[in-house]
Amino acid sequence: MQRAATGLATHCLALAGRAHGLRVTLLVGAGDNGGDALLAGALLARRGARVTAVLLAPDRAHPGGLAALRGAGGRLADLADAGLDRADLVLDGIVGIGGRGGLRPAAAELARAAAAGPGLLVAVDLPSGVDADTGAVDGEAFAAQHTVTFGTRTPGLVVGAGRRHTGRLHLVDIGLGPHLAAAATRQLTDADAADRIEAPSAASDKYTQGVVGIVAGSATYPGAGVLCTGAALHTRPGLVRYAGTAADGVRAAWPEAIVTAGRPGDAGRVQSWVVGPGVGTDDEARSVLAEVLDTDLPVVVDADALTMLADDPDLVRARTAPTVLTPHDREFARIAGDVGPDRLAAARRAAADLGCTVLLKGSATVVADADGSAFVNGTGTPYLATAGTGDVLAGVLGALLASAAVTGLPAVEAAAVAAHVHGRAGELAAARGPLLAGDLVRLLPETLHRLREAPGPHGVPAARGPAQ
Ligand SMILES: NC(=O)C1=CN([C@@H]2O[C@H](COP(=O)(O)OP(=O)(O)OC[C@H]3O[C@@H](n4cnc5c(N)ncnc54)[C@H](OP(=O)(O)O)[C@@H]3O)[C@@H](O)[C@H]2O)[C@@H](O)CC1
Ligand SMILES: Nc1ncnc2c1ncn2[C@@H]1O[C@H](COP(=O)(O)OP(=O)(O)O)[C@@H](O)[C@H]1O
Ligand SMILES: [K+]
Repeated sequence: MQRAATGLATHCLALAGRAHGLRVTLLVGAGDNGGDALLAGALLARRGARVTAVLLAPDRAHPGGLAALRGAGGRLADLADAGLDRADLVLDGIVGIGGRGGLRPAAAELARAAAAGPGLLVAVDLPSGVDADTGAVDGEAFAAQHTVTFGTRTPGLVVGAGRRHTGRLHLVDIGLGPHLAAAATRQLTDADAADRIEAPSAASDKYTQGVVGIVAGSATYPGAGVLCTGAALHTRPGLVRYAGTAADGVRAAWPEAIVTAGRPGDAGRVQSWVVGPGVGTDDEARSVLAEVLDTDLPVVVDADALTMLADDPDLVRARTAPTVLTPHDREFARIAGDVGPDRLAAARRAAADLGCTVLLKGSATVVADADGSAFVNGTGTPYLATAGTGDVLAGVLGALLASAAVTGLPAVEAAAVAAHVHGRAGELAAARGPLLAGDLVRLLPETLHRLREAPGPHGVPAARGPAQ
C-alpha cells in the first residue's frame, strides 16, 4: 500500500504543480481504497499541503492511514464541512475495486459536490461508482479528470461508462505483475499484437501467408469495397481476392487485388472471407452471404451481413469454422438485443449464444469468444467515429484471419489484434487532426512497423523485421 500511496502522491504533485499551500480534500471510504487516499494525503501534508479528510465511515477508516495523516498535520472534517467548494485537489478514495452496486447516497452526494467544486478531480485506483469488471455505472460515479491506478488497467477503466469517468489514466507499478493477463479479460500490448502478426520469411510465397477474399461494396456503396480491400492489402497477406458488384471501383483503386464481378465461388481459393460492408440487404446479397457462410473457412461478418443475419442467426450457429461478428451497438441490438451497460457481458452472451467470436465496436471495443475469454481494446481515438473506419477494420481482420488459418492463431486473438492495430492506425492518423477512413488504410504499414519496433517484455523490440 505504501508503494501505491507514494505513486499516487507523486502523480498528484505532478498534476497540481506544487504541494505548499495546496488545499486537498480526501474522500475516504472504509476500505483500502480510503487507506491509499489517507496515506497519499499524509505524504502531501508533509510537503506542505493543507489536507482535509472526510470519512464516510469514521469507525472503520484505515487505521494506519488515519494515524499517518494525523501525524503529518492533516485534519478531519464532517461531510457538511468537506471544503469541496474551495479545494484545489480532490482525491476520491471512497471505494475502489471492492465496490459493489451503485454509490450509496452519502458517497453520491460527495461525488456530486466534488464535481461542482473547483478542485482537480483525481480518482484513486478506480472512480468510485464504476464497476471494476465491466465499466458499468449504476446511478452516480465520481467524474474523475485523472485516475491513478495500481498495477494494471482494470477493464472498468477502459470500457463503457467507466471510460468516460476515468479521465486520463496514470499507471503506478506496485509489483503486482500482469494480473489482467491471468484473468479472463485481457488487454493486448503493442508487443503482444506484434507477436501475433507473422512476417513473411524467406520460404514465403504469395499463397503461403493466407489469401483473403472480400465481399464488400455495391453499385450504391463502392467505397466500402475499396476501403475493405485496401485495408486487407495493406495488412499484407500474400494475396487479396475480391468478388462483388463494386468490382470496377476496386480494380481501379487496387490493381494488386484479383477481382471478379461474379460470386464468391468465382473468386478462386481463399483462406478466409470478409462479407458485408456496403453489400446491401437485397435477395442477391442474401444469397451471397449464405454462400460464404456455407464454406468451411473463417468468415468475418460485418455491417449489412449482420443485418441480414438477424433474420436467420442459425446460419452462423451451424458453422464449424471460426466466425467473427463485428457489430457496432445498433447492429448488435439487431442480432442479440440491447447491449446494456455491461458491454463485456453482452459480447460474451452473444458469442456463447451464436457460437461465434463477437467484436463489439465502440469507443472501447471488446472482443469475446464463445468460451467466455475476452479482450478489452486499449487503443483508438474518437476521431475513428467517421464513416468507413469499420470497413477498414473488417479488412484488417480478414487479412489476419487468413494468416491465422496458416499460423493457428485463435480467431478471438486475431480479432483482438485487429482492433489493436486499427486503433493504433487511428491514433497515428489523428495525430495531426481529423482522419478519414482512407488515411487508416495508407498508414497501416507504418502502424505495423511501429508495433514491431515497440519494446517487448525485455525491453527489446517485439519483432525485428522479416524472419530469415
Ligand atoms: N488489491 C490489491 O492488491 C491492492 C489494493 N489497493 C487498494 O485497495 C483497494 C481495494 O480495497 P478494498 O478491498 O478494501 O475495497 P474498497 O475498494 O476500499 O471498497 C470497500 C469499501 O467500500 C465500501 N463500498 C462498497 N460498495 C460501495 C458503494 N456502492 N458505495 C459506497 N461505498 C461502498 C465498503 O463499505 P461496506 O460495504 O463495508 O459498508 C467498504 O468501505 C483498491 O482499489 C486499491 O485502492 C492498493 O492499496 C494496492 C494493492
Ligand atoms: N468515440 C469513439 N472512440 C473511438 N473509436 C470509435 C468511436 N466511435 C467509433 N469508433 C470506432 O470506429 C469504427 C466505426 O465502425 P463502424 O461504426 O462500423 O463504421 P462504418 O460502418 O462507417 O465503417 C469502429 O472500429 C469503432 O470502434
Ligand atoms: K476511488
